[in-house]
Amino acid sequence: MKVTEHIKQAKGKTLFSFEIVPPQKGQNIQELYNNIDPLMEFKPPFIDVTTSREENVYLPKENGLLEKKITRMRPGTVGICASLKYKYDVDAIPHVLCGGFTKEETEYVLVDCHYLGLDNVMALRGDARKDEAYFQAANGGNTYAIDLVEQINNLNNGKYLHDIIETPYKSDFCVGVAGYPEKHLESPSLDTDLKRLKEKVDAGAHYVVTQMFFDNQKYFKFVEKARAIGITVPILPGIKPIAIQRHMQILPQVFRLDLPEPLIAEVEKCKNNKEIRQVGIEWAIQQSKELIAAGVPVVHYYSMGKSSNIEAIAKEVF
Ligand SMILES: NC(=O)C1=CN([C@@H]2O[C@H](COP(=O)(O)OP(=O)(O)OC[C@H]3O[C@@H](n4cnc5c(N)ncnc54)[C@H](O)[C@@H]3O)[C@@H](O)[C@H]2O)C=CC1
Ligand SMILES: Nc1nc(=O)c2c([nH]1)NC[C@@H]1CN(c3ccc(C(=O)N[C@@H](CCC(=O)O)C(=O)O)cc3)CN21
Repeated sequence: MKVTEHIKQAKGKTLFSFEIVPPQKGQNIQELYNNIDPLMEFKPPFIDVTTSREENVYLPKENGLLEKKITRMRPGTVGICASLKYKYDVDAIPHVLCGGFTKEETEYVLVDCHYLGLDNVMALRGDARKDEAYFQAANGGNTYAIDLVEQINNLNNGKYLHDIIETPYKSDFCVGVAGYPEKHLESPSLDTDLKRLKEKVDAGAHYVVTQMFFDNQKYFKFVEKARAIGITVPILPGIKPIAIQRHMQILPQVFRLDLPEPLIAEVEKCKNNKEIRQVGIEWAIQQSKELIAAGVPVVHYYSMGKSSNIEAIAKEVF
């Protein structure tokens, strides 16, 4: 079922959802299920599965030097979605990226999703590759998320690439896009970024999931501004609990967001990562409670690995 239908059916009750990262290739998929199992008790109507970009690996050569190769270390997004759908009877949402894919390859991914009966896709540009200073589209690939939204919309209208095929057997994907309460790092201003978001919605996106934020006021103001410029689709808040000391530096650095002073003060009192993980849980519980009281349609958790903290949060708020 579509995310928008889940929201309608919930009749104002806030839903619980989360996203997971495919394991590194060669790892056991069971570990992923072990992390998902405890979260199913909170009845997520949908689970997102991220798509990771390709990265450099260095292979030893016979002469002792290293050879650089580029490979995708976490493939399997669509396969995992199919597996989750049939294993848990949940809607699984693949993240479809511009970066690293030609439009042809993207079309094949979308055709797979259509055949598998996946009703939703999240349309994202993707980050720059780790070895690149800025984002570059693949040769023959989509440049911005809006191009991808348009490609998906074309399939929804029965139009495939090159206009070779027009068919009455249309897909009907519900499309999610990303929004940034503290603006995207490459955007010159929040207002400009909001204009870009409006364009994505006008191009056919059905809902928005936000970048993580740690101060709810940022989200509330963002939604207000979005509504003021005519964005009417649901805007789902994304929450990531702080779990380790390194997050205090890496999250502002990677995602260009601010951490609130009281959160910093709480973390500074901690003696180890175990205590920091607990502070992260408590902060996320407070954030979630306030968001639910404000009537948000869904709280979406970024569970990028071990899920015990998401479980602890969900126990308190769902
Ligand atoms: N839910 C999720 O998984 C989320 C993922 N992300 C990640 O954030 C990254 C960025 O992706 P998106 O937001 O989908 O990209 P996007 O294509 O919507 O925007 C990327 C940047 O380009 C700018 N931009 C957009 N259209 C433009 C145009 N026509 N001319 C000039 N500038 C333009 C935007 O303002 C923004 O700074 C991705 O890596 C995505 O994976 C971010 C938030 C949430
Ligand atoms: N720009 C961007 N790219 C993404 O891929 C992305 C977003 N934003 N926002 C929404 C979700 C959330 N994502 C993530 C990805 C990684 C961590 C994270 O904490 N990763 C490491 C630390 C970072 C590192 O070592 O590079 C961790 O400790 O789990 C959190 C959320 C992925 N998604």
